Amino acid sequence: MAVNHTDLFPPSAMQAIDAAAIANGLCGRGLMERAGAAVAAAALRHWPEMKRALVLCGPGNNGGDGHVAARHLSAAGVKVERFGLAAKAGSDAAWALGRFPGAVADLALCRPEAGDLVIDALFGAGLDRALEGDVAVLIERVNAAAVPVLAVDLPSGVSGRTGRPTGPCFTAERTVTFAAQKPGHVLLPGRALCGAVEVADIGFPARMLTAPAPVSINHPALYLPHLRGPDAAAHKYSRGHLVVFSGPLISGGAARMAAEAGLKAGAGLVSLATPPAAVMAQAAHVTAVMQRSIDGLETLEGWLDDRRLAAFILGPGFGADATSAARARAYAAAVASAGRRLVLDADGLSAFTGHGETLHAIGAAIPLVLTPHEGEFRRLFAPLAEDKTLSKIERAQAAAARGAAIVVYKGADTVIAAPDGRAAVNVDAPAWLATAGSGDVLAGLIGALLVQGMPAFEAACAGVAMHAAAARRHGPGLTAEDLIAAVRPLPLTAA
Ligand SMILES: NC(=O)C1=CN([C@@H]2O[C@H](COP(=O)(O)OP(=O)(O)OC[C@H]3O[C@@H](n4cnc5c(N)ncnc54)[C@H](OP(=O)(O)O)[C@@H]3O)[C@@H](O)[C@H]2O)[C@@H](O)CC1
Ligand SMILES: Nc1ncnc2c1ncn2[C@@H]1O[C@H](COP(=O)(O)OP(=O)(O)O)[C@@H](O)[C@H]1O
Ligand SMILES: [K+]
Repeated sequence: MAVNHTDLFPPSAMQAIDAAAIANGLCGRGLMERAGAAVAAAALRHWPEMKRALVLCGPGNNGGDGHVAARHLSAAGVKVERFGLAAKAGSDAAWALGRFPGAVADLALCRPEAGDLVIDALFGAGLDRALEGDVAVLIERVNAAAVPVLAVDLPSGVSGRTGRPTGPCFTAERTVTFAAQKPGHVLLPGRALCGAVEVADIGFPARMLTAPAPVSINHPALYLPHLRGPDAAAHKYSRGHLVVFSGPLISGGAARMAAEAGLKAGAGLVSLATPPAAVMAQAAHVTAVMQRSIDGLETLEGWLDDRRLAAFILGPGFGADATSAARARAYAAAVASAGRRLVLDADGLSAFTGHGETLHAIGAAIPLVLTPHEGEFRRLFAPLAEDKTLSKIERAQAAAARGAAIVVYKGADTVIAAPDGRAAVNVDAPAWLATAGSGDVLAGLIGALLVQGMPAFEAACAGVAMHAAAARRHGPGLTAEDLIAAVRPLPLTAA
């Protein structure tokens, strides 16, 4: 009996596991029985003083879980009223209703009042179309009544694959799901609509709970095995030299923050590659961060003969005009020809708008990490961004394949994806991370992990985790400078 706490299972995969379990002799009704019992237990644990449980039961297995939960709650002395849609004859849901016969009133008659708990067992994670009619009216009524909702598997109306509402949907205070989370539990707005999510063990053996695709929550086991701490004989060059391209005089701060974050995250040395006109301004600011005046492509190519320059960050404050964009593409190509690692962020990403093939060629040549926020993603991968049928995970995976790069698709639900289909969703970044310059710091963290020899996907996952951890460590009121100060190296063993 097991729960998979890290992998994400799209509804189709969960249905396949369900079917395989039953084909292997596990009893479907037993699964439903344990699912319903877990829902009732959560209701009693979190709402011990409820006056009444209004259990809304749909026609499928989600509704079956609702009937089981209603039976357990009633046995525990709770006043239970059921409303719902007829269960299909011969289905497990009809069996569950048979074990607790009694009135199941029409949905249109449901009137939630203060003190009620609504248990939403209407539809599960497989929902693929908009809810209409009585169900839609009831959803509006429950949401307006401001009574707490406990969702079974997922709030009805939210897609388990994308996390997007298909139409009207419940806003739950808590959700009890089974065996493992689905993408809809962690991608926004699904994550917010679910409230606190509890994963209940309903009796699947661990060997059956293996995800078909390598998609998971961002967690330490993804990256810690690839982390090398400095050994006793380490020197600064063996820890890696990171270079951050600086923009012009007016926008040098962004590169500086990436550079300082890189030092904090364990790069042995960090240099700013600065246009001559900005060197004095940067010199007045930086101390441990070093500088190199780079007046053009030829100078950069000469400097690249130094094999110790391990990774480059290009984009923060680099300049968005056509000349800067052309320079960004030329510098990125030079870094790729020299076989070094590269993080493209901000203006470095926008420079490749309409130059997808060049970007792909760079990604095919070297470890490349792209860190777009929503706007940059839209610019760089327009057709993907507009495809509303895709989840954020699927968009990031497709973008990674297109760019032959690791894509860090930022936001409150940052998705890290690799061209081979691996993906991780970060779930623990606090909202106060949305502050100017925070993305520059993230680029610096990923760059620092790249120079320390981490593979690109793992470096991106680890960088995103460090970034969120630093923001949590500081708390609200965070500025990007505070964020750098709050960065700590990763522990060498999983916490
Ligand atoms: N492995 C696990 O994790 C376990 C999961 N369990 C539970 O099973 C739940 C999934 O069950 P499920 O596949 O039966 O889906 P559910 O959403 O209950 O019903 C869909 C039905 O409604 C009908 N329908 C009508 N209107 C519709 C609409 N607008 N949108 C969509 N459908 C609509 C539709 O009929 P259709 O019209 O498509 O023929 C279909 O018959 C899962 O969430 C969990 O609670 C546990 O019991 C045990 C182990
Ligand atoms: N609501 C939010 N909750 C958590 N993290 C967020 C939220 N909004 C943005 N972030 C994170 O903050 C960072 C902002 O980066 P970016 O948009 O590039 O900002 P900037 O360009 O100012 O540096 C990203 O890592 C993003 O994932
Ligand atoms: K539900």
